Amino acid sequence: MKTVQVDAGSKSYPVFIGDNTVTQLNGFIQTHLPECTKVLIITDETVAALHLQALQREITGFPVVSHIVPAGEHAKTFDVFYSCQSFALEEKLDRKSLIIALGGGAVGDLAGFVASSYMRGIPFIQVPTTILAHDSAVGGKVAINHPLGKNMIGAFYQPEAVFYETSFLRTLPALELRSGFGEVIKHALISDKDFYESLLNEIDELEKVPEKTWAVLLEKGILVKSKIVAKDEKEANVRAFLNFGHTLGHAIEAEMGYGNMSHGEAVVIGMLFALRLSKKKLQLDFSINNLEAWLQSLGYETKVPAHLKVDALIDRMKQDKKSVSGTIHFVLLDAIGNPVIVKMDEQELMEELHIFKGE
Ligand SMILES: NC(=O)c1ccc[n+]([C@@H]2O[C@H](COP(=O)([O-])OP(=O)(O)OC[C@H]3O[C@@H](n4cnc5c(N)ncnc54)[C@H](O)[C@@H]3O)[C@@H](O)[C@H]2O)c1
Ligand SMILES: O=C(O)C(=O)C[C@@H](O)[C@H](O)[C@H](O)COP(=O)(O)O
Ligand SMILES: [Zn+2]
Repeated sequence: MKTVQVDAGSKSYPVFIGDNTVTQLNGFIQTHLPECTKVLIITDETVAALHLQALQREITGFPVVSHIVPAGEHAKTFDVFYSCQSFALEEKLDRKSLIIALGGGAVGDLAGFVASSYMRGIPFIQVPTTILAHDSAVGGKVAINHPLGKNMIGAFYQPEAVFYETSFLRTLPALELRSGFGEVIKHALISDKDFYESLLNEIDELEKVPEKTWAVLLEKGILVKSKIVAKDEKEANVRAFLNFGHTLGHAIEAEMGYGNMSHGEAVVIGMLFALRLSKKKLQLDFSINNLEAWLQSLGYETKVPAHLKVDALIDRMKQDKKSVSGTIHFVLLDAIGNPVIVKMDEQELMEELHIFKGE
């Protein structure tokens, strides 16, 4: 088992990665939350069928209840948030109770936001079950979506710990490997040319990546993220680098209808566009063609879906959380591993997006 310690400003906590990490969960609660009155596991219907029993078996000595929400982005809604709060109240959770998020990023974002706001904040623990969640379970961004934008209603709220039980990843379908690997590529591109090149040279089929390799990649991604979060927990400056690919990525997700394109796949398209802008505006020395060919060989879409309109995407990007008074800010790279924030002119962005779409 590997451990990464995350030192976010408001809290320092461990991320345990490996097989059988959940066997340590009960002991962790006994040691760190000894007065815990009740444990509420929030999970989704797919993960519940696969892994809920295994988790429940591990928690002994504390009353445990579970609340099962719809899978995917359907979990990150006001209605589901409300259903979680109602369940917590009906089950009489108090300030000494604990919420456990068992699932991918959608469940983690939802359950974390529930924990952050229930009685103004109770402890929570992340038990991530997707590759993508190496990103979402760490760093404390928790949120639900609004029809007008992704993750618009949320908080910065750190977990007590993250138990990354890698045996839970065995049931992931190919689409979810692809989505999660998108954020691994992001962590490589914003941090380290060698990390990026090792991915490009060594990963040629996601379903054949051995479990041990996944554990190494998850740890590497978490290290990249945790170093940035340690410097800037609440995105006053460098944390925005973690948003590489997300300005367009989130706009695509919203325009497609949440859940109709996976987060990681939308971010991959967003990164290709950001790399294109980086070459134009910052003379980035990088072969987008090599990256695009590799991504296609792994099964990624590399173009903005044709039916999405440039005007609508620009409007979405103007509402991005990095925008200031409607001015769009992009994370670009002036070298691989060296992100910078650049204010973008709307007209230029429109022209570039038309070209990127092949229009
Ligand atoms: N908070 C953050 O910093 C952060 C970072 C990145 C992404 N996100 C958010 O995370 C979400 C995407 O994360 P995700 O892709 O993990 O989301 P997800 O929770 O929607 O999981 C994806 C799908 O995989 C299924 N699944 C999960 N674990 C499984 C398993 N072990 N076996 C089989 N199926 C499984 C789920 O039921 C779901 O259908 C997005 O909402 C995104 O905005 C947040
Ligand atoms: O942790 C961060 O900071 C990130 O930006 C990580 C992103 O991968 C993640 O998708 C995050 O939820 C996006 O945040 P948002 O503030 O743009 O909604
Ligand atoms: Zn993301």
